[in-house]
Amino acid sequence: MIRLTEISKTFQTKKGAVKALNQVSLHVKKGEIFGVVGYSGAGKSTLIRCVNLLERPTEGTVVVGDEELTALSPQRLREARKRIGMIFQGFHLLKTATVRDNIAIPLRLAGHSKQEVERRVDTYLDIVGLTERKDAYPAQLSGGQKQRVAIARALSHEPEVLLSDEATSALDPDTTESILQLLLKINEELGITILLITHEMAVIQKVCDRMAVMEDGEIVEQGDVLTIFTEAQHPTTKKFINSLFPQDLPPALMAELKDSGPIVTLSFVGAQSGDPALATVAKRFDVYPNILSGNITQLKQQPYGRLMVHLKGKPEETQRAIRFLEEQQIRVKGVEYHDRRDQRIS
Ligand SMILES: Nc1ncnc2c1ncn2[C@@H]1O[C@H](COP(=O)(O)OP(=O)(O)OP(=O)(O)O)[C@@H](O)[C@H]1O
Repeated sequence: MIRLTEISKTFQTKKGAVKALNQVSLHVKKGEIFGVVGYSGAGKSTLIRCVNLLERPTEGTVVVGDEELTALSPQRLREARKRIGMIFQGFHLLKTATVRDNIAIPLRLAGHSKQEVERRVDTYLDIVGLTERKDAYPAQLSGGQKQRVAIARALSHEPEVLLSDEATSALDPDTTESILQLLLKINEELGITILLITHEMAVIQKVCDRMAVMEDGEIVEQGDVLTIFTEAQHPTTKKFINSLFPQDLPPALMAELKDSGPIVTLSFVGAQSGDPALATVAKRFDVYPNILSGNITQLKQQPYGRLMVHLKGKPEETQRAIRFLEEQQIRVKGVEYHDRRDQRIS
């Protein structure tokens, strides 16, 4: 649905050239929610703005649907952009217009008839749950409600693709959750393909099918969310995932525990749970498992859990216990630690 091929973007500034994107290739399939995560300055905004050519890449091609946007005339590009909606962190609403007019004015400017404008305003305000606030002005709305108006406005042009540029970054956790649920509903019920960028791994975890990690203008890793969660390769990806599973144990305690057996992380997916398997380990082997930290989190498709466990016992017994856990389809990894700051899972 969206295919970026080897796009680069260089900004010329007074201080010289800034390469914001370097040979980035990305394919977002029809009907999926694809998330791009990265720290500030990684190039995420530039990347998403290249999809509808708000920024024109210096090199490379952008295809949306079956059209190569980078090859279109200005007139055809204007037409093609109607099929790409966009929402922003800052909402971008007209302050002096009501909720209704924020949606209706762009529709009128696009040449739709009065009845069609009415129909679309009603339909999309209903979808975002704001029918009751039709006559309110943006200043009378909460942040979450403003974002809902912006979403209704984007949807009212009946796009095939929705681009979300940090749409939940200015919102509190509960409001973020409700906007993410709305994005899921839009994706499922209207079949709209969504590409979102965020600096929060929790956003990716909750709604995305596939994801990419950006750093210094490049994609350093991409794949389906579950595979990235279980098999992250790049250090930056690991950092993002570890942010969801804090494991800040004092190094002195880690060192002490290691003397009496390995510290491992157990990852499990779906209905599996680490707990019954650990109870079996305690019964079947001469090993005492002690859960040091843990968290189960809901990915879009299924739950995913990670426990950090100390397996107290003799090496032969702990090795047998680890083999048993692996036979239960639980991924077992040793924990590497150096000092408090870069204590990381290997
Ligand atoms: N219009 C511009 N002119 C010059 N440099 C720019 C411009 N836009 C972005 N950059 C630079 O390109 C790099 C990538 O910026 P970009 O905003 O795409 O990153 P980001 O990952 O979205 O970060 P943030 O979340 O902080 O916006 C940065 O070094 C930034 O300073």
